[in-house]
Amino acid sequence: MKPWNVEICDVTLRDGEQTPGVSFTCTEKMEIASLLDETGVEVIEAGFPVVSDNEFRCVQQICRMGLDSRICCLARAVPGDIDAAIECEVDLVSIFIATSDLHMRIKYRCSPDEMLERALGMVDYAHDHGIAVRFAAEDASRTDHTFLQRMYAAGAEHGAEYSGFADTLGFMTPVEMIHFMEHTGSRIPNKLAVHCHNDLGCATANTITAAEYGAFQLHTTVNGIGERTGNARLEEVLALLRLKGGVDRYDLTRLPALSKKVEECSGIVMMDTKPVVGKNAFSHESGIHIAAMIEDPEAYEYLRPETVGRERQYILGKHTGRKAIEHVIASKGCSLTPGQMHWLLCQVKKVSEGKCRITDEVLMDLLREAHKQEQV
Ligand SMILES: CC(=O)SCCNC(=O)CCNC(=O)[C@H](O)C(C)(C)COP(=O)(O)OP(=O)(O)OC[C@H]1O[C@@H](n2cnc3c(N)ncnc32)[C@H](O)[C@@H]1OP(=O)(O)O
Ligand SMILES: O=C(O)CCC(=O)C(=O)O
Repeated sequence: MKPWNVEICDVTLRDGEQTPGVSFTCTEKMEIASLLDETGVEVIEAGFPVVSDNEFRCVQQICRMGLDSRICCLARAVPGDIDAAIECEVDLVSIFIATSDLHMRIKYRCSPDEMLERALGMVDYAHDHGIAVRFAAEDASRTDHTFLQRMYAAGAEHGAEYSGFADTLGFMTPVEMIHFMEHTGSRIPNKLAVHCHNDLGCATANTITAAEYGAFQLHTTVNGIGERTGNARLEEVLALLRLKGGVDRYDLTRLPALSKKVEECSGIVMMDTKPVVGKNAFSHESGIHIAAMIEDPEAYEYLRPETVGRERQYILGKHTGRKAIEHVIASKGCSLTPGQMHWLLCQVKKVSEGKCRITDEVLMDLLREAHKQEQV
């Protein structure tokens, strides 16, 4: 299979930082940027320079790190924002305008056509200063397709390398994304970037669907942080690109460290059930599952833990079966008689039904007790 033609633009340091209450220090931003670079992410959106003097300095410092990733920043279609991008020496500036009727009406004191003209002037301005441009439509998923097509065509004529499509309110479904790709996305003259929010839980699915239908630049954030319910998740998008899109150039073993770092720096704690990097992603308790996995882990794992720098764990608890407990006990170098093993299995179920987790410590106590049981 021919690998999908895609690149990642990770926006953790910009949209991710727009998560209410989150603010990264410059050092944290640089550490996260290094890890993204090591993972092989092609574009890092380092920030929005006009937000503050400190933000400006952070973007500038990330530009000076000498990373392989291209560094991008966000800018409104106003000269001051483009000047800041130029001064930071970013490789790519994302010049955005909101394009839906609602946004145009409430935000700008001019007609859509005037706003588009003004924005194209900013594309020229950045382009003339040697900076690559993404010409992005905010609230694009609520925008008239004819206007979008006109905007993207004009942007490309003015030298924009990318056209950006944002599902800003995160309401699309994968079928709606296919519809957009077939009617507009796959027909634009330059590279399409998709930026999906997660308000209805479809951000990753929409992003990967867009990729399958020809979108080139995929926006992600680590752990899916970002405005409100966040953005498409880097870990999931990269795993899907590997497993469904044949894209194997990213170092997925960096993901656990990256995810941990962003969890620490953002204070946004991940769910145990989070795909790829969550605590439970490769943990198994059910007896029937483990009995089969002892024969072949593929029975209950589509993604291999070692592919993403993780390890498989067999957890003992209420749902443990005989084969699972025998396997766990043998892996600890212990042996029990069948009677002792049966006693231990019953105790494991009883203890965990009493809401106590079977930690290593609890298991060792139970094992000592098991040895005292009558030898059968
Ligand atoms: C969908 C997204 O994620 S877009 C990015 C959202 N991110 C942020 O807002 C980052 C944090 N924001 C900030 O720090 C501040 O809002 C700033 C520095 C960007 C701007 O601050 P202020 O100058 O005080 O403006 P304020 O936030 O009150 O209003 C936004 C202004 O930007 C204008 N604006 C918004 N989007 C655009 C755009 N794409 N192009 C041009 N102007 C825009 C609005 O019309 C409004 O202009 P006005 O002040 O002339 O009415
Ligand atoms: O498309 C982009 O590059 C930015 C737009 C954005 O952040 C959004 O609409 O949520």
